[in-house]
Amino acid sequence: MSHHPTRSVRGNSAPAPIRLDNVTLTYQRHPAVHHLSGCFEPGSLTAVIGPNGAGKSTLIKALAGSMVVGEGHIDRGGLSPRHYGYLPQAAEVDRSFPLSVFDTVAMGDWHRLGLFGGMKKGDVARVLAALDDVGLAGFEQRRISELSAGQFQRVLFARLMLQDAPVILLDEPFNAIDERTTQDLLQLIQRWHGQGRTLIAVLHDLRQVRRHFPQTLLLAREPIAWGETAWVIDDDALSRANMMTEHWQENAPSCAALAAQEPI
Ligand SMILES: Nc1ncnc2c1ncn2[C@@H]1O[C@H](COP(=O)(O)OP(=O)(O)OP(=O)(O)O)[C@@H](O)[C@H]1O
Repeated sequence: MSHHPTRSVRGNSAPAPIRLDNVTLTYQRHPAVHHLSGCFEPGSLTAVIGPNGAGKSTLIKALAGSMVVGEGHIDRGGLSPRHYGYLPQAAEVDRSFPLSVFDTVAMGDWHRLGLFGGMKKGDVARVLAALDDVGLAGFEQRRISELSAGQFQRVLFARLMLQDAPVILLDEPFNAIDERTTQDLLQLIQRWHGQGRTLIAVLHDLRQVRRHFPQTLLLAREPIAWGETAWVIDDDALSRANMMTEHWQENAPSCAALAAQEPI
């Protein structure tokens, strides 16, 4: 049996909600995300916001499957983590590798091509079309180490297009990115949303969130609010979120440790 994903789950819309049931995520037993329950509807477009250290990246990593869920459960709506497209924070991406723009984008499709599979004419055309879509036609042979931050982010978005995932996770995609690139990539996000994909993005610019993201999860280690953006982003919720992280306990015990101490 082939381990390659089938077309039915690769492209297009997400089949079912992503459900989080009392999810707690810890580093060395210290919780970074605490008791998070809720659901990302298929085809929804959600911003994850909150103060520094609120656990936003940690949540995205857990959804992407690159972090173990300590307590609680994530139901990925019938998909496995490899069907999730994941764009980590720029600081976590190593681009000192001597890779070309073309190869970097083509790597988005490695599940289908296989690591040593040859590319057919149609595969090459898909890479070129994705590069054209992100405004980088003609950049195919450039080394990724030679690109500006904005150009490199466009390359990573083109790679996500090749991956054709029904769920896309973006961790601060516009951090240190110029305005023109941000606007172009926001348009791509809208297009992916229109195609029925589920999108979850960590963002800091609240104006951007209000304009482009219908749903918002406000996180401060614990969920403060999750729902329609206009309802979530209000002054009261934001100041509660700030207070939560001001009272941050770096050495707070994990839930399991607390439960073990409680008398029955
Ligand atoms: N690899 C790690 N090992 C130990 N602790 C970590 C690790 N990564 C993050 N943390 C801690 O977990 C908490 C949540 O971090 P996380 O990066 O998820 O927050 P964030 O909301 O994405 O913050 P920011 O907006 O600053 O990027 C922080 O207290 C952080 O110090």
